[in-house]
Amino acid sequence: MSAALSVENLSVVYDDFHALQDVSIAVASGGSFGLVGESGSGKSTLLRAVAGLAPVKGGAIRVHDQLLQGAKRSKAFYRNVQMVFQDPYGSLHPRQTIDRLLLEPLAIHGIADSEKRIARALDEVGLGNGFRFRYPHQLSGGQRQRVAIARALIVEPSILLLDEPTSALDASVQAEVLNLLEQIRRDRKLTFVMVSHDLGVVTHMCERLAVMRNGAVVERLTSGQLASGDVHEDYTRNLMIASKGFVKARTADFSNI
Ligand SMILES: Nc1ncnc2c1ncn2[C@@H]1O[C@H](COP(=O)(O)OP(=O)(O)OP(=O)(O)O)[C@@H](O)[C@H]1O
Repeated sequence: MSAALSVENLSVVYDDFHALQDVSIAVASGGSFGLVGESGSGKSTLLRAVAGLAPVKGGAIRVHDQLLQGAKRSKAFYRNVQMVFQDPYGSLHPRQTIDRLLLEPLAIHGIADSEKRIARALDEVGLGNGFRFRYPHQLSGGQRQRVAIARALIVEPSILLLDEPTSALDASVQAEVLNLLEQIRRDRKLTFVMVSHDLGVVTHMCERLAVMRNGAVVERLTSGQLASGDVHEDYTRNLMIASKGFVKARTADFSNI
């Protein structure tokens, strides 16, 4: 399978601080890739660099074999690569109805058929048309994150960058949203790159993962290796011990996470 996303020897520097140094990852088309590591290890920076939101100092990023230079991104790129953030409050304008919030990306990309697309997007994330004229504050946290997902999907991307998409949600709501994301990935044959501090979530959602520390990748694993404890780095073992969700996932049926 060809790579949907490949990052080669990427470096990101904020002022004098090296947030990423020589990071390389490859994500197969239709694959799901997880980024784990302690706080500050550079997980979000890597997603943001792919999205053109971080100061890239060196290395290469390719999306479907197309080389992205610096922070310049075409409109087609933004349609193809969408990001979902941890906090839907921050990404959904509080004074806009759900209808407006879903219309905006369609308008930006000049996509017609908005009525049909908005109805389909709301349906796909498990929210009916009744939500169209509500405001974000009239929704629960899980419903808001469903809107953020609908907003990303409505322009029909091929890659979703997910930055802790469920960590602000209660455990039961988190499970619903993760299952929804997984179903959408399969139905739409999407490629996922997901950041999570919860190794249980990553094991459940991702086939492969990179373990990050101090802006570098220190270990690459399949989720099977992680689940069976087949890891080489003490650092990774410590992350396993620190991640409550992971302990839960290893002792529970993954379909119930
Ligand atoms: N805009 C910025 N300006 C300066 N430094 C930054 C900026 N964004 C991130 N950093 C620094 O880069 C490092 C990596 O941050 P990043 O957010 O990528 O870590 P993370 O692994 O996603 O952490 P967390 O799990 O806490 O979100 C941190 O030391 C952070 O302070």
